[in-house]
Amino acid sequence: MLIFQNVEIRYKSGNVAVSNINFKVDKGEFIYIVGPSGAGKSSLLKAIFKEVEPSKGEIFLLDKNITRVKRRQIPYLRRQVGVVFQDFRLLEEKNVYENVAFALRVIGASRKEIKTKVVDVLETVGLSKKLKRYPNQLSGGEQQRVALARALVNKPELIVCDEPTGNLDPNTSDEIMEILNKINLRGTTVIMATHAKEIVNKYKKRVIAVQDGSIVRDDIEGGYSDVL
Ligand SMILES: Nc1ncnc2c1ncn2[C@@H]1O[C@H](COP(=O)(O)OP(=O)(O)OP(=O)(O)O)[C@@H](O)[C@H]1O
Repeated sequence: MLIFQNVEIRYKSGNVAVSNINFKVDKGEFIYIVGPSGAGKSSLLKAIFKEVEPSKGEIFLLDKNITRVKRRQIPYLRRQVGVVFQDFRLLEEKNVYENVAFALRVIGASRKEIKTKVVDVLETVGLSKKLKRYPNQLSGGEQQRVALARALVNKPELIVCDEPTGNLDPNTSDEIMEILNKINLRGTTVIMATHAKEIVNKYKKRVIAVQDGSIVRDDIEGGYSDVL
């Protein structure tokens, strides 16, 4: 469902974040991208939802070469990929329901469809009782669950998470991992960049390790290697 072929990402500054990146992700996989700060993890993820463009190589998502996608098609592509960040990025002036509904409103869903889908996804992340709360009335873990709900409400094939537990304590991180596992078991592919050694070693998945802009390891059910 996702293929990186000889991908290089060079920023305008001339900085080459990653080069010669090759990997393939099958539908339904759960993959960690690990590596030290500055290794290129975020850059790889950003290329999937086209926040950055590869300077070399090709990326295929769901059989489509997204390196060739026109700018006006990007919003459509982004509907197929849910994205979650370390810092939640919720709309502070909107409540939980509205934060999630917003993702559907912008694509013109009907009020009825929005209600059904938002209620359903908030149930999945365990926030059915907090629909009217504003982000500043929620814990960090709850805010991240809202962000997850927002990323999932369009039922994307793939969810990309950049350090989703980076601002959370271990127990709350476990709750987020349980949700990610649950949605993965339902068929959504998950790619997650993380520094969290405990998580990578506890919930064993495929691990792609990146160092200095290159893939140095790609292990099925790998742990967090001591060299990273
Ligand atoms: N917008 C940018 N312009 C120039 N260089 C950038 C930009 N964004 C990232 N870089 C550089 O690209 C390299 C990879 O950065 P990236 O953010 O992808 O690493 P990372 O592994 O996600 O790091 P971290 O774990 O700290 O988030 C670094 O050298 C970084 O300084």
